[in-house]
Parts: sequence; C-alpha cells; structure tokens
Amino acid sequence: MIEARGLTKHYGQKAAVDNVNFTIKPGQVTGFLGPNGAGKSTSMRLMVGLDRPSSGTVTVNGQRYSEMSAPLAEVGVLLDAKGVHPGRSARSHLRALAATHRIPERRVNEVIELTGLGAVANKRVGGFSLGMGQRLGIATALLGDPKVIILDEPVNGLDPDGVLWVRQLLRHFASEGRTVLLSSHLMSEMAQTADHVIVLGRGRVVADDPISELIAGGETKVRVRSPQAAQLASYVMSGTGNIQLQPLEGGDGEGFTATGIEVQRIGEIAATNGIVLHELTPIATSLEDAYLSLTRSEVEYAAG
Ligand SMILES: Nc1ncnc2c1ncn2[C@@H]1O[C@H](COP(=O)(O)OP(=O)(O)OP(=O)(O)O)[C@@H](O)[C@H]1O
Repeated sequence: MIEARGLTKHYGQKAAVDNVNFTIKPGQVTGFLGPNGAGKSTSMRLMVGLDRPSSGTVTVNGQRYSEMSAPLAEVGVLLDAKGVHPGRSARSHLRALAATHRIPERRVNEVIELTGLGAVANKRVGGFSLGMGQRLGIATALLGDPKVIILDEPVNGLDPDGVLWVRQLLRHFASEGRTVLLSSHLMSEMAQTADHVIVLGRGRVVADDPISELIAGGETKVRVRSPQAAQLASYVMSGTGNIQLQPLEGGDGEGFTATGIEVQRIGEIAATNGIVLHELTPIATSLEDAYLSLTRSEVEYAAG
C-alpha cells in the first residue's frame, strides 16, 4: 500500500506535485498517467526518498522510505534504467546491491534468469541496448523480493515480447497480493496491464478510478457512413446538446464520427429524412479517449 497525504513538492515557484492525496492498494496494478511534466516521476521519487516533500507525506506500507531498515525488501524501484555504472557487468551491479541487504547469490541468479539477462549478465552494462538496460532495471527492482513495486516507464525500449513479458509479470505480482505502480504513456498497454489508474495533471489528481469506470464514463462515439453524409450532418447538428462531428479520417466526405448523440437518435433522424445509411456503429470509448478528454486542459507542453 502506498499512501500520499497532502503531498506537495515545489521546485522554486513551481508546484511539481500540489497537495496530492491517493491510496495505491495491494493486489492490483495501478497505472500512473498524465501529460509530460504532470508530476508522475516527482511523486515516484518522493515515494522512495529520492526527494523530500515540501509538505505532506507519502508512506509505503505505513513507513516512510527513510525509516525502512531494509528498503530493497520493502519496495522495488525502477526510475532511471540508465543509472548503472557503464563499466560494471549486470551481475556485479546486482551482487553489489545484494551485498548491502545480505541477499544471497541464489537470488541474484534468480532475477537474472527471470528477466532474461542470462546470456549478457557478465557483459559491461555500457554496451547494453535500451531494452537490456530496462531488463536490468527491472531485475534490480525485484532483487529484494519486495511487496511493493514502482516502475517508471518500464516498457520503454522493450520489443513486443518484452512488453508482453512485463505485462504478465506485473499481473502475476498483483495476483500474489503485491502493490504494483507503473507509469507509461502507452495507453493501449496501460489498458491491458492496469486495473486502476491515477491521472495527474499539473501536479494534481485529475482522476483516481478503476479503468472500467473511467472508460464507461467517457463520451460515446458513433461512426456514420452515408452517401448523403453532408445532409445527415446538418440534420444531426440541428439537434440539442453539445453534439460534435468529425469527418472520417481519409474519408471522401462520405461519413463522420459523432459525439454527444446516441446511435439510436442518428438512426431515427436518418429514417425520418429518408437518408440512406451505409454504416452506423457505436464505438466503445478507449482508455486513450477517456484520458485525452480528462487531460485536454492539463497539457503543459503541447505541440503548436
Ligand atoms: N529537479 C527539478 N528541478 C526543477 N524542476 C523540476 C525538477 N524535477 C521536475 N521538475 C519539474 O516538475 C514538473 C513535474 O515533472 P515530472 O518529471 O515529475 O513530470 P512527469 O509527469 O514525470 O513527466 P514526464 O511524463 O515527462 O516524465 C515539471 O514541470 C518539471 O519540469
């Protein structure tokens, strides 16, 4: 369990994390989402004592990180996969860390096998690919067999097999009753891995919900194709409410996507006006859609 209460971190005038409250529960995978600069990494650094809060607290299983006598056994962390001395081998890096906690050599071998590093464990980390570095970061996080696992962008740089492996591993840890927190900008991956998400925007909590609820609360979309699309669009837009139409991508003016109106209503409008329909499809909201509508006003670094 990770608990933040009134957690705040200022860098100069800027509140990177601004009076944040949340509880990350064991037995599930929680996703940390938010635009660039939203405060995810800062929150994670505060959880593991790499930064001090300006005010408020964050605890892991009821303890502050600085109070833990054997932190590797309490909480496993991957924050910066490049934070390993390039001249060391993966094995010597893991051994050195294990020695600080009296973790046996057997466990070093176990995490090397578990993360698929067997063939390169004795090679210099400086020559590792991005994906190998990520695997070593994950091996490091798992070394102390911790009950809480915090991973910042763990699938960054992994190939599709690696992404699947991380997903299965994290789901497995959650099923064992561990607390798993991960951040990622890959929405489809998050949708398949996490049970619950906390969305940050400009240092504040914008949403803290099960993924299923977040998606269910999103806008319904309807895809429409018709040889009389323009005519249908004008009838649809004359209705009440916040109806929005978007031409179909790559379409030839033969259709649109509608939000803010029910699929049945569009069917009725078409029938009443004798309009031929080639397609009328409700589209389930994706996590990406729900996320984008939640954070539309929270994006700090947007392309022009
Ligand atoms: N050491 C620091 N000194 C000054 N400002 C910082 C520092 N670390 C983070 N910030 C600022 O705090 C804000 C939050 O940054 P943070 O890295 O936590 O965001 P993030 O959600 O992890 O973003 P990203 O998705 O880009 O990794 C940003 O505006 C960032 O510029």
